[in-house]
Amino acid sequence: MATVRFDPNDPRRQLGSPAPARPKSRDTKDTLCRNIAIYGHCRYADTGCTFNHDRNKTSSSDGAPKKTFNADTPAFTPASQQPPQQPAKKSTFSSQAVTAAPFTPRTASQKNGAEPTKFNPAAIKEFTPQNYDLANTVRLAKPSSPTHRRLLTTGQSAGNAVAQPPSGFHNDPFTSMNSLAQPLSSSHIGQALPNTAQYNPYVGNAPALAATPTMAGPGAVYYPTHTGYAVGLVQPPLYHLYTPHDAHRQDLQPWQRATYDFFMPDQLREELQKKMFATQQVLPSSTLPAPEHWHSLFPLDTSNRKNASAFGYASWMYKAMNSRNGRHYALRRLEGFRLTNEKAILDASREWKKIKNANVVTLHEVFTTREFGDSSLMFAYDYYPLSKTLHELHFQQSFHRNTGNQFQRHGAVAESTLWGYICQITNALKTIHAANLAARCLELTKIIVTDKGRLRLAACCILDVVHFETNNRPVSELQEEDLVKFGKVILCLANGTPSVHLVNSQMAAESLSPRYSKDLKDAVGWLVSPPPPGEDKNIDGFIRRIGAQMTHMFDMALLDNDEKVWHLARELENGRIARILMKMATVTERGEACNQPNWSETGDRYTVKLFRDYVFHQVDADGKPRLSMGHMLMCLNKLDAGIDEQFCLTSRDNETTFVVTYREMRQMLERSFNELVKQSKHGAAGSA
Ligand SMILES: Nc1ncnc2c1ncn2[C@@H]1O[C@H](COP(=O)(O)OP(=O)(O)OP(=O)(O)O)[C@@H](O)[C@H]1O
Repeated sequence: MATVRFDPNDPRRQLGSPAPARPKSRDTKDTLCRNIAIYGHCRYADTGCTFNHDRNKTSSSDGAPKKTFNADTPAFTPASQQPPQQPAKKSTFSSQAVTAAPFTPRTASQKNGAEPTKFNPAAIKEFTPQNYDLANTVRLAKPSSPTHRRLLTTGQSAGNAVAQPPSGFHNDPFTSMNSLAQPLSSSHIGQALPNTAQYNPYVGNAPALAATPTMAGPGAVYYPTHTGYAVGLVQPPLYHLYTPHDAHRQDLQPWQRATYDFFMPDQLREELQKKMFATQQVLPSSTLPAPEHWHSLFPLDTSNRKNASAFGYASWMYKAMNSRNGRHYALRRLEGFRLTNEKAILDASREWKKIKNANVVTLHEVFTTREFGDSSLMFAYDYYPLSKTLHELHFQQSFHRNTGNQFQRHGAVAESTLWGYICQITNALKTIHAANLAARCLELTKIIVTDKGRLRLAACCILDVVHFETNNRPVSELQEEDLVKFGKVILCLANGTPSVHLVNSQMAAESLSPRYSKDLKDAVGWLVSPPPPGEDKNIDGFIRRIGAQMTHMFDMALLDNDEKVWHLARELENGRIARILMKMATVTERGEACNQPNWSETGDRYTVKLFRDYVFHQVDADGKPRLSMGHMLMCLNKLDAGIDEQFCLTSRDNETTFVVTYREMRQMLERSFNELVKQSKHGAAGSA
């Protein structure tokens, strides 16, 4: 084997060599031009392209000897070519097959017999739940880092102030500590699903998918409906196939890295992917209207029950895309609302749009529409994928998928969680009251949980618009009422009682004492009681009472933030690698470019291709693939840094070896990519 020192300026260096050895007798005029195979025509047919441009004239048809398969074998083109005549094959069926029932494909039987089931948009249930269970994810997930563990066990770290609710309150099989130790798998995701025949984005079995013919993943809108298929089946990403846990930390030296050191934690990645998937979901053949500049409406309600208790009008939630900026929003529709005074919308929404608080869902727009067949009032809020109301999270019926048992989950919540909720609602009310507004709609069904333990008030402004003309109560009174409603929400969660069953708040507050700390009982008691004589009851007074818990919550939030920034910093590295990979993929195997038929196989590009082989296509001594992600990441990082370390590249025919440095390799890649940039019309945005 000859070894040559690679010198890009060597005049003797023949551009394009060494290419894979080709048979001397090779005659390109017999080989079907790739452009014909791929595009149907070749622009260079009349200007020097030496390949065959006649589909009917191939080397096999004119009796030329058959070539062995090599890199120049023309692309496979199934469309227009007749299959060659095969000699009749001996049947391999056993004698038993004679008595077997004839196979009838489903679509065929539909044609011959009964009418095929036609897709009927009228039969679509308008309301389709999104039922990813945040609570279960939290319980099933393994704490991934000490900081994370600390976040999960806030109750314990709060010391004496913490008291767990009695065990009898939790008859939910998911809440056993064993489940905490189990890794998250697809079956767990399945278990976390409630029993609903409607929408279920993470369902794992085909029949259940087929039962949701109207739901679709992000791409479904691009595919026409087809009666042969269940339309737009949901195909969630295969989160569980990615298992980066390949080594134990203890087995590694301090300077060594495992694959998962380079990527964000599994649980975080999976949650983000699920949220993206939910955000992009569409309803193909939807009958929902597209009011004004809103389109792709997708129902978020989990039941089709009309409920007017919160606002006096039945309300429905949709995810929708704003065609002005391409972003997703949550639209709340009040059915049958007739606007009599336009000032109601203008005055109320002006103030609410200014409220920016981490625990309030921001309002963006209020408008009326007749697109739903009635006069509806619409509120556009920020959209938080896969969020659940406090009521859904802590009270709704769930379904155990493996055992088939229905069970009621009781709403008794751990004290640490309750303090988290209290601090966040306090934070929201502080901003709202400071702006001389009142939240008014403080209910379990109107507070959403958008992440683990993360609350947001989701229906602000609505009652201000609806009661604009009839409300003559001063804001201070409404703000005081906010505090009472706040106390009732916490009482419902602490006692496991839905709000309709909470009759006497003060008695309920008293009953907290054996199960929860005195601090909690006092705080909630203060909220639901009338103001003490001579004292104003306002949110500032409440903040003074719970100062210790607020600082603890603040500390937790900072720790959480530190962890997220750390993960973000790791992803920065991956961004660099992704960019260099894209450049390599753009250059290699490109075939014709820059007016050269074999551009990607010659010059710098050929060396880039060998480098690609060196990084990704290595084999061990037995010829088996060597799939060391560490090797790949190391090579790409060195290439990106352009260091002076030397390494060997061997041609595929093992005839030639180059000794190159990563710096030279990087220059070659840059040169090749820049050639393409020059040729392209618009350049490559963001490729630097
Ligand atoms: N801003 C938002 N972003 C994403 N989802 C939201 C948002 N606001 C509400 N949701 C979701 O929409 C669904 C329906 O909300 P809604 O407030 O109508 O609750 P509900 O339980 O149906 O109450 P009601 O019985 O009063 O209609 C809930 O699952 C909730 O999590």
